[in-house]
Amino acid sequence: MTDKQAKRSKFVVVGGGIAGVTCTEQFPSDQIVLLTAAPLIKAVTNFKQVSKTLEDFDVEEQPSSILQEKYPNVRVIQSAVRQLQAKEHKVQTENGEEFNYEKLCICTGGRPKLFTQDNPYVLGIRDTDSAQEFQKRLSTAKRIVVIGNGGIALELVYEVEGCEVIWAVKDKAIGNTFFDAGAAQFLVPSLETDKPERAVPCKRTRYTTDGANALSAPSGAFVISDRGVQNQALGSALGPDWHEGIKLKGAQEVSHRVHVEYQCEVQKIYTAEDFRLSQQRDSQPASEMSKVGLWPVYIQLTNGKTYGCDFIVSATGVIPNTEPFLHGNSLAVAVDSGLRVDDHMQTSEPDVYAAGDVCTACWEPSPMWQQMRLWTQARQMGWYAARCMAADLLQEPIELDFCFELFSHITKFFNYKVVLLGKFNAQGLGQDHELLVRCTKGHEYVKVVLSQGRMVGAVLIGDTDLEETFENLILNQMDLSAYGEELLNPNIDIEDYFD
Ligand SMILES: Cc1cc2nc3c(=O)[nH]c(=O)nc-3n(C[C@H](O)[C@H](O)[C@H](O)COP(=O)(O)OP(=O)(O)OC[C@H]3O[C@@H](n4cnc5c(N)ncnc54)[C@H](O)[C@@H]3O)c2cc1C
Ligand SMILES: NC(=O)C1=CN([C@@H]2O[C@H](COP(=O)(O)OP(=O)(O)OC[C@H]3O[C@@H](n4cnc5c(N)ncnc54)[C@H](OP(=O)(O)O)[C@@H]3O)[C@@H](O)[C@H]2O)C=CC1
Repeated sequence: MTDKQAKRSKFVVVGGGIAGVTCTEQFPSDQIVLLTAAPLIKAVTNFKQVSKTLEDFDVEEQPSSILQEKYPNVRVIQSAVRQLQAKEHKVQTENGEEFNYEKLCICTGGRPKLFTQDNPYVLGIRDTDSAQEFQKRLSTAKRIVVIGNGGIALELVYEVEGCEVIWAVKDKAIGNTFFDAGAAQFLVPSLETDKPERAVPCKRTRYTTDGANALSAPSGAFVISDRGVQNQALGSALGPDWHEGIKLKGAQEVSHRVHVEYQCEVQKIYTAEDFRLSQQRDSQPASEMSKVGLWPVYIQLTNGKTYGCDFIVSATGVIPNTEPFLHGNSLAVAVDSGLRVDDHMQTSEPDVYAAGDVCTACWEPSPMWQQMRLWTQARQMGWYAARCMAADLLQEPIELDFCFELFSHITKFFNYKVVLLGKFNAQGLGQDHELLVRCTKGHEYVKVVLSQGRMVGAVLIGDTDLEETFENLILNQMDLSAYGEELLNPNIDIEDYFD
């Protein structure tokens, strides 16, 4: 293809997830092209600024036509980017089109970082298709094994019903990416009781990629099939209520049946036949959990235990989708494989920006902020990247946005509202901190992290109503030494106290 045929656009954004769509929406008066591999895009709806930094919103999967109707200056091309030629300011797509840009933003998200590749019994969950495959396999399953101790594992073990779940975690407590052992202890009983009936079913419109919109299988993604994890069209990551629209029910008549194996990892995975042979060779009697012939796959853990199961979920994190962009360019990559970005969301290539799960924030962060690959940060980064692209084009100064001052995240685990603020797990503080905890079983768990008498982080589980006050205390760095444990005294209305 010659340069003549290349289309010109001031701004080009790659990726139709939250980061890419939010970035695109910020240019209401410029021609902008959004290139995306998946037929559906992800848009933020019902955005609410809950407090200075806490935000709450819904995420809707939509056909790209909705975005184009709302923003007539936006052109969405459904085709994966195949190559970036940063020096020439040009991207090529799988369908053979070329686009010249003045400023480019890469928002290609991530994919599951599976603990093993190419095993048809090991699934990752990322997008709608992989979630549907999981649901299909679960519907006939009697036992599954979940590996990993972060967000997806926490959601799955609680949501799955009608199927025994063996949950293998590396740590001494559950949920290590979000909680400490105290919070884990507060949450564990929820796994041992039946789930409450869901009060309000999810009413959000859901679109499918069946029929006319069928995936055109460009590059780069995980979809699970009988032949294992396949490289296929990559959809955007799922979000907060992804499990509400689908029935996560196995083949048995039980609510929860979760067994946690602590402090262990995966030693080996056997097919049914390999396992039978290994048992014969070692002439070992199989335990009740690993009866030969009962299961299609067997997993041996580093604690010596072996479980037979229908399939295994690898909920072991995310790896950024940098693939088509690195070749032939000088894009610096961080240790976690994300594209390194500075405080203007700019990569090491001029005029190339990145936002969301694909990037790694490499500026000197505020003492209360850290990157986590979350929906909120994808939105904030996409929004801020757009502002930086526009300001840089006009050579106008721009300051790092306030949202990067304080880490804040609202979510739900085990049907409890969860708010995380600042250095909620005393990240990077070493011994230089003290913790205050208030816990009422089944009701709330409140943990405050103090450093030199000042609040630097908090974990709030349940309807504590403390988020705004604590956010202010973290932001204003007031010396709280004089208050001691009174800070969490339930008989004091702390809101009035600090007004
Ligand atoms: C199961 C699950 C539950 C989650 N729950 C929560 C939650 O409760 N709260 C929360 O804050 N976060 C949650 N997350 C994390 C959150 O979904 C992600 O952090 C966020 O969606 C990342 O957005 P993104 O736009 O950076 O990437 P993505 O959503 O992954 O979007 C990437 C986009 O890039 C496109 N793309 C990829 N490669 C190419 C290419 N070569 N060319 C063109 N387009 C390409 C894809 O099609 C896609 O549209 C969850 C994630 C998962 C998997
Ligand atoms: N409600 C929410 O906010 C939710 C957010 N998410 C987000 O979606 C993304 C994907 O979720 P998820 O996959 O759970 O990723 P997370 O990063 O949340 O957690 C990954 C977990 O897997 C562990 N792990 C990594 N490698 C191995 C291995 N080889 N063997 C055993 N354990 C391993 C990690 O331990 P270690 O940390 O020690 O490496 C960590 O406990 C994340 O960005 C997450 O934040 C997902 C669901 C819900």
